[in-house]
Amino acid sequence: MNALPARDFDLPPSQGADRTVDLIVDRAGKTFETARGPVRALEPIDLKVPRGAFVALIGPSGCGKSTLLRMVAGLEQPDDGGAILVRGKHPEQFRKEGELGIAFQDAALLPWRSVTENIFFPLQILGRPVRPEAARIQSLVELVGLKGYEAARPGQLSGGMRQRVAIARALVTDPSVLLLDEPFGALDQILRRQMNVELQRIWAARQTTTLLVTHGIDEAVFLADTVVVMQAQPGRIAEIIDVPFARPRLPSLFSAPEFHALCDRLTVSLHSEGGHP
Ligand SMILES: Nc1ncnc2c1ncn2[C@@H]1O[C@H](COP(=O)(O)OP(=O)(O)OP(=O)(O)O)[C@@H](O)[C@H]1O
Repeated sequence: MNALPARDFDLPPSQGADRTVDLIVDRAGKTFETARGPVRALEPIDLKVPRGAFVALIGPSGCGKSTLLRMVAGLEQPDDGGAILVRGKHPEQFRKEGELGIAFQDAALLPWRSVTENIFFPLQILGRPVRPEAARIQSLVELVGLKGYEAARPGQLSGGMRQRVAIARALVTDPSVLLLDEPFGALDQILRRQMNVELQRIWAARQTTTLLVTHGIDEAVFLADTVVVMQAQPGRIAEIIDVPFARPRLPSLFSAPEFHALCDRLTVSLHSEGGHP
């Protein structure tokens, strides 16, 4: 993956169909019109994400991480002159075809539905039959470690369990691209690390191209192949750092000196222009 200066990044028309690149962000910036005038959320940025990659976006509050994710999901449009292609398709089309899995910070489960019913909800939204998918839905329940809780309501689950339901729900349409916006932000450190290990397992089992927004430097380094460091005012990409650690990454990595060295390196990058993760 690489970030190129906008001027050097001329996208040939055929590139969207390149099977090795899942996501192309081409000079995509975002300005919001507000009552108090325009808010420049994101400078035009370029980004390419290869198929199956795990990419973490990290940066201070307000640097445009969620805006970028929402543009990739087709929930916001880039400003004129910018474009985003997911597997060669417009993001909105891609999402409507069920190819995009999305899990955001507040798991936003439907409280009156059971775990299983929450997980298969996106299939119903897409108008797809649920019954033929029963075995696959059950395997998702097991993948996220919730066997035995199929009938439980969200109110009966811990925060970590609710997040796991949200991740299973994001995977139920068998998406080729997964967008996670601070999915573990509300969890304590111990649970968060458990969820990091679990997410790596889920990602490894499915090789779903994943974009994770996080404030956790250690979370980014543990999970990602590549960390995109962003800066605010205006929101932009400051640096792209590859993570060299072999997979599967074990929990012991969290205490390895080379892990801490890379976290320190990221901290310097984050703070180099006054940002706070
Ligand atoms: N719908 C909107 N209308 C107006 N301004 C917006 C809107 N959405 C985001 N912004 C502004 O755009 C900027 C980037 O916001 P964004 O939520 O993408 O940042 P972020 O990096 O995800 O922040 P955080 O880490 O706090 O979640 C902020 O200045 C924010 O106030």
